[in-house]
Amino acid sequence: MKQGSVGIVETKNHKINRKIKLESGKKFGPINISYETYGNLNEEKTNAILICHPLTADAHAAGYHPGDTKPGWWDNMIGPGKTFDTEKYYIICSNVLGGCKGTTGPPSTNPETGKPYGTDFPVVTIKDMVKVQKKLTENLGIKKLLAVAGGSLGGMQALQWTVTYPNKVKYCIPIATTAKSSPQQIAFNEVGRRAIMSDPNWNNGNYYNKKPPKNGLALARMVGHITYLSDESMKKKFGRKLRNKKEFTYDFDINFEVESYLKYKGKTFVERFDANSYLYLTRAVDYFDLTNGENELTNAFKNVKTKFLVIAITSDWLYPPYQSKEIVRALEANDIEVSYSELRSTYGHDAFLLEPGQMKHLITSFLRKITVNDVMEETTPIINKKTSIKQASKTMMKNNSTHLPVITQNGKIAGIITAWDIAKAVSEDLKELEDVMTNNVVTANPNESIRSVINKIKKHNISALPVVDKKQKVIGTISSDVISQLITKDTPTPETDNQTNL
Ligand SMILES: CC(=O)SCCNC(=O)CCNC(=O)[C@H](O)C(C)(C)COP(=O)(O)OP(=O)(O)OC[C@H]1O[C@@H](n2cnc3c(N)ncnc32)[C@H](O)[C@@H]1OP(=O)(O)O
Ligand SMILES: N[C@@H](CCO)C(=O)O
Repeated sequence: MKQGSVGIVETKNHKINRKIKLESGKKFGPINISYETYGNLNEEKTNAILICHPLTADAHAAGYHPGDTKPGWWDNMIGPGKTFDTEKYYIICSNVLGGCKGTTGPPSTNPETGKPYGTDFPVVTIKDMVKVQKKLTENLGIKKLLAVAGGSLGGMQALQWTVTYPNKVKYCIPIATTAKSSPQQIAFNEVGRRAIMSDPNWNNGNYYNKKPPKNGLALARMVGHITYLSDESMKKKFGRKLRNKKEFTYDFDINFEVESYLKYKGKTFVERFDANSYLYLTRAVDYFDLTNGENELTNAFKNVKTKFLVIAITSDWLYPPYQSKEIVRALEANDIEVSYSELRSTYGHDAFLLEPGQMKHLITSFLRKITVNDVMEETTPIINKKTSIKQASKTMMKNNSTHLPVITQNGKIAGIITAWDIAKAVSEDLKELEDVMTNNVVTANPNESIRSVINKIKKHNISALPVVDKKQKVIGTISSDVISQLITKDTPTPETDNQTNL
């Protein structure tokens, strides 16, 4: 299938007016959440995927803002026919709490003072960020996310979702991340923060409407950016090439290409990021520890019900594959379904932004495992065989439904009644449900593949199927609308699996 762009997009806002309790114990609010969405939410609201962004990205993950020449930060992954296929899924991405791209953070105006919060902004954690995202998904009417995915800080948020809200996420894709920040990761963050705080313009965080600490922030990014690359990629990209000169200048001006590159990365970064936000977000990363200081990761996942694809990057020395493998082992120790894949790349940590081909292969193979259970409507109205036609029509109207599964006294599936059957009963003056309902009802089972259900729908020319468990009890319904959205022409029938367990 041809890959396309989501086109022109807009950043939207949702406001939480009440204060929320932060992990630190402080209460904080109001909070604005900036977010973007791509694709369409199906009627059952079962196809939503939340994308959590890495450290310095934002809600603008895909498409273009009017007048922009560059698309959102994960545009190579989100769009029609892409990994996160907007023809199938409803994609949400929001800026994190503490960020500087629309969601409330240190540069936002404190309503109590009318001035930017600066360092009056409370220290927030990844759990707090996820709490805020949960409020956004609730506001969008989503009871359960089909998936949550993200790299680096985004991966931490994805993991946190499954721990804090075990019943709210079906699939989780943490990429190039860890369940607990290591001393090395904290150390690099601290160097960045010290660079910012040593800049006299930082002024204890009170620099808004004054000169911002550009030098400190640029230095922080330069250090950070080195950790996102790899020895090999730097060798390939720059070697020992000199910048616009044939020989050393024997001073401390820029001699090497790599110096020039880092300087450029620092300079462009300060144009798009806030120094205080950098302090707060790196602090949230430092504090991230799903074990809550207990060291035993297995316990952290004991209530988790999500299925996982954990992706590590072979050349990532900042979040090395061993940290992903720790997550996998802890999940397996809890009998949680998990696949582990390594993305083979020399790019280093940032490879999750730079290898869309491999990412697509890994993630679409995983998402292809979606079954009826993942996307069915769980709150299906059901009627008893003895219900009158009038009552059945009332239930249909009340639930805005065109199909109602009919059950026996002992709760087993007995048939199905459609709006058409009701019309027939009225025109022929039939009073009993049993006179018009279909008895030989075609059903789906919760573990059935989407491909299998589409075949049934086509074969029987029907638009919705009751989903029944092993005891023939109705546990939901699945409609052709949901299914047709999840199946595209490119979806191969056999389900290949390139992912391994450790
Ligand atoms: C908003 C967000 O995007 S945040 C989420 C991810 N983004 C980031 O991490 C930061 C922003 N993005 C980047 O740094 C990069 O795009 C990456 C790391 C994601 C991808 O890297 P690449 O595609 O390999 O780009 P690369 O790191 O080579 O950077 C290219 C830029 O460096 C410049 N550059 C390359 N070599 C040199 C050099 N020797 N001296 C000066 N500048 C140089 C290029 O001119 C180019 O400039 P441009 O961005 O203005 O066009
Ligand atoms: N380079 C990316 C990933 C960092 O983990 C960012 O700046 O957000």
